Amino acid sequence: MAPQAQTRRPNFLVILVDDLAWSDTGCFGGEISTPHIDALAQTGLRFTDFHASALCAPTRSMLLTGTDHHLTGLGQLPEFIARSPSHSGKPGHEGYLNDHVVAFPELLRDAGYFTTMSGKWHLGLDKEHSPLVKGGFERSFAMLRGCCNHYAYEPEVANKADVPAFFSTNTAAYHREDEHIVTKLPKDFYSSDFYADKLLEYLTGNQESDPDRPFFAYLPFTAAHWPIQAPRENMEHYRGRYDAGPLALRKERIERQKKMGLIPENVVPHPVVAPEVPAWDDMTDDARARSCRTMEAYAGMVERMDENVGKVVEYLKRSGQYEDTYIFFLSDNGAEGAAIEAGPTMQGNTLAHMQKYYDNSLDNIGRANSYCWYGPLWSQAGTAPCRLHKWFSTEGGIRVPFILSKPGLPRKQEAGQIESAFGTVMDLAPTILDLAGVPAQNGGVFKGRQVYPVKGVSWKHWLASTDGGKELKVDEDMIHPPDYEVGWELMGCAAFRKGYWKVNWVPPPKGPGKWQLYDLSQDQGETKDLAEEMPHKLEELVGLWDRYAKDVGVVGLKNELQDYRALTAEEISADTTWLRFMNAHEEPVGAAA
Ligand SMILES: O=[N+]([O-])c1ccc(OS(=O)(=O)O)cc1
Repeated sequence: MAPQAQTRRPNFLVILVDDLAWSDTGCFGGEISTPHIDALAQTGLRFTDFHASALCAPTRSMLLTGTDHHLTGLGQLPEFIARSPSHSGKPGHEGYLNDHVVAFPELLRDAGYFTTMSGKWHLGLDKEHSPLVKGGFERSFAMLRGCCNHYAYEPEVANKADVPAFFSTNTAAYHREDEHIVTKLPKDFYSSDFYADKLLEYLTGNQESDPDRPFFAYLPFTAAHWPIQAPRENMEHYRGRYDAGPLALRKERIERQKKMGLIPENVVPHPVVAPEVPAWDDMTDDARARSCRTMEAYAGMVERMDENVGKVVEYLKRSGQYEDTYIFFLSDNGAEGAAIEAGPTMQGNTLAHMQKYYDNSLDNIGRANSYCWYGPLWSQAGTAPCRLHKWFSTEGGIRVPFILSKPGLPRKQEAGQIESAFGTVMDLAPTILDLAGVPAQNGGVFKGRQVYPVKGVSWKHWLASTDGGKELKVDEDMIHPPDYEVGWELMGCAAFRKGYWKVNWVPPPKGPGKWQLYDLSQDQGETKDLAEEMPHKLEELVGLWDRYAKDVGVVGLKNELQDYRALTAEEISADTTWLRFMNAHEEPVGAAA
């Protein structure tokens, strides 16, 4: 008798976008042209209550391990751990994936999957913390730091010691391919194009060598992180589109989201909070023009990223792998609202360095030798109706666009189905492992080391269920139970959610520096503080946050922001952690791209 054909195990593609706003893409109410992401939403499910952490590396660590970032080693951004005396050396604040967690691609690799990534890593600079060693990725091309110039451009500076720390860590395109530091990138390098092409090279290699081997692919774009840079042809599509300014864009997007059924008709949007920048109407014409041009470049950057999503999906279709591939699409945190010019990292000679070596004149914005960010006004057009943006554990910082796409999902009953079920980035690891039929490492000893249990939950059962595309009710067929509890803490901000109840701590100047209470089922904008009206509820949730903070090892909180400071030159040379971020090419030369 012929052996029974084994059911083919599914493939997985996780597309993570850096600092993408909630409402940038067409399918989430944006005006930016994103037909390929919109097509994923049409073939899958779009989520309106999906959450990450308020910052990049912490979210990435949660995604790959399924647990809270204070346990993974990314209790704080690596760059800030190095500068914060109260965080450095504390458990869970190593600045890389520590030994107490398992990145799930390693489990997939051990179970026979081809595992590969191309794009931003930000979970450790050294070989021992690399995607190959710590991430379980068989093939990887990894941008190691938090960001870099998207064209890999670096100005000629006579004396490297004159380069301010901010630029040393945030410009050099510092990559590792498998175990080797990359010393050469192609002349026409542009981040999104290159990362997608590299991923296709790895996937094609796998297909050619073993067509039946399933894959897990991770594509963490560095778009649309600052410096905001985009090819002219994409940027030109938005010429003049943003001249009415960020407040007009905000209104426009809110209206579109309502029409699309993404937010309730009666939602009360949180007001824009941006005390660190001048009001739009008070800005000079020149400053407004450059701000609008930066938003044009940002839109071009998102559009180009979408084209690359299209390229990867097209490859999957062409090679006959698309039907078997679960595609996850999400952002790592809320839109980037930092007015970086007002931040402590800009102290000293940083702004002067920028003026000397970069050209942020109107017609140069978006090019390789420009260095721009779009600030808290445009970002709050992107996060509306929610409160604030990246860095904050209010909904604007942690609610992210999320799409799960695969042809033939039982759960999906209608085109472009919108799901209001709550989920978090910690759910991806258990869900993907479950769908692959590979057991999660839920605590216990893994390869000789004690590891933390997974906090997220698998969606497998929920995805297989059908509810006719109905709106989920609070107590009906949710992924998580209605009183599910999750905590957040980063950068002096904190939050705890139990079902739709949420408490927030936002320090001054953007918040009151005391706990506030919200009912998210009625108030997505977090506008009506119920703390005084419902003291018992407040006390319950604050108590739960205290327990969470103790359980996961939160360091600091209320004075945390004051703890960060610019390092002196002497401290920089004495601090080896910070030095590692500074020194772009400290390792011997390896493979060149
Ligand atoms: O201060 N830094 O060096 C810094 C801050 C934020 C940042 O962006 S993130 O996406 O990595 O959070 C990168 C670098």
